[in-house]
Amino acid sequence: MLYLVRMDVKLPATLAPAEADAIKAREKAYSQGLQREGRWRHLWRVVGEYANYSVFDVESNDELHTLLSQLPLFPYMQIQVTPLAQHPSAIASAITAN
Ligand SMILES: O=C(O)CC1=CCC(=O)O1
Repeated sequence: MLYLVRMDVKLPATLAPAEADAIKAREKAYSQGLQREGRWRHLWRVVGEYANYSVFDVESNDELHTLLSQLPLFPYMQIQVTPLAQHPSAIASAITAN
């Protein structure tokens, strides 16, 4: 199942820069692991914002929730999830649904 996910990151001003850098490093390692597994298919920066659009390919809502809630930046994110279905007019896609 494919999901479009928007993540808006809001780090508190009170968070020490070294702690913020450590969380971002853990986030990068975690996300790159999921990308290598093929479960995090796309990761795009939103121009001009500390936000991203991502496409996940997972088995269920529960799997996506578990995966998202384990993001190191999860406590500092607003997350919006949109489940995706096949469009009947699509002739090709950069991503292939199962
Ligand atoms: O910077 C972001 O948009 C948050 C994020 C998600 C994966 C990652 O490495 O950073």
